[in-house]
Amino acid sequence: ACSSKFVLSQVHPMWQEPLAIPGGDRQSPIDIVVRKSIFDPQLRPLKVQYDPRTCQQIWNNGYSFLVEYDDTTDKSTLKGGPLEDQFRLCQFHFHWGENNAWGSEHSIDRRLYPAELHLVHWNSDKYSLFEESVIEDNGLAVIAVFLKIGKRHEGLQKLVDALPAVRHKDSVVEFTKFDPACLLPENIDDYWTYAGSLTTPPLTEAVTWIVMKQHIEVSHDQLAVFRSLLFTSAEEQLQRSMVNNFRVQQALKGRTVRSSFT
Ligand SMILES: Oc1ccc(S)c(O)c1
Ligand SMILES: [Zn+2]
Repeated sequence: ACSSKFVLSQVHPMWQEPLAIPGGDRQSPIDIVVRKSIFDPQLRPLKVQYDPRTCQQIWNNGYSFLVEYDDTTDKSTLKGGPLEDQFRLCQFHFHWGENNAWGSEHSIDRRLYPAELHLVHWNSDKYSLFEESVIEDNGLAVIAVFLKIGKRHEGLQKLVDALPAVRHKDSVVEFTKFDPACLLPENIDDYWTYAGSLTTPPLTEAVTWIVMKQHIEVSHDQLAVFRSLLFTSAEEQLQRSMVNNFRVQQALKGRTVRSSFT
């Protein structure tokens, strides 16, 4: 698993920004202004190869719930697109709101979605562990997919049914044979890409973001189960609903957002 060993050095309450942010000139998330993005014909199609047998567990880490994959071999990989190297899938998680009006971290021309999926991969050509890659500027590649309220997502339901078992922070449940490719939109050739950061601590500027143009649909009831999770552990007196676990948007600071499509 790529993040259970990854102890956050300074755990700040998620939504109170830490004082010192590493570098600070390529932070995430951002608003993507479509008319200012630059078409790059050299961007290649993404090559996604996920093996459902590498799926291991779901962990409520107090920020989101992570579906964690065995990243000790190159069985579930991402390459192509803007990437020079091969990246290994280590986990995916989501960010969502308390209602359907907001919840995503990125926005497209200021349009927010009710939730956003992040598929997190680390550069296994250059580094040997997730923990090493998370502090390097070419260490991570994250595919972001927007969620829209609509028809029920059949593939997501197996995950939704497992969530009550990880209601509290620090709970873990075995979760196997889940193919994350079912959460990708049909078209993964149209995306925006830019250099950014993690949106949760340690906020390191290690991420090549790949933001899908096409969203996926989930039902209102499926997203409602996300909101039944808690930020707090079972022992805590005051239980707090896990909602609005998105970071405030950050300044572009002169960065270019490229598009793979015109
Ligand atoms: O490893 C990661 C953790 C959290 C987030 S938001 C990432 O994009 C990567
Ligand atoms: Zn995220």
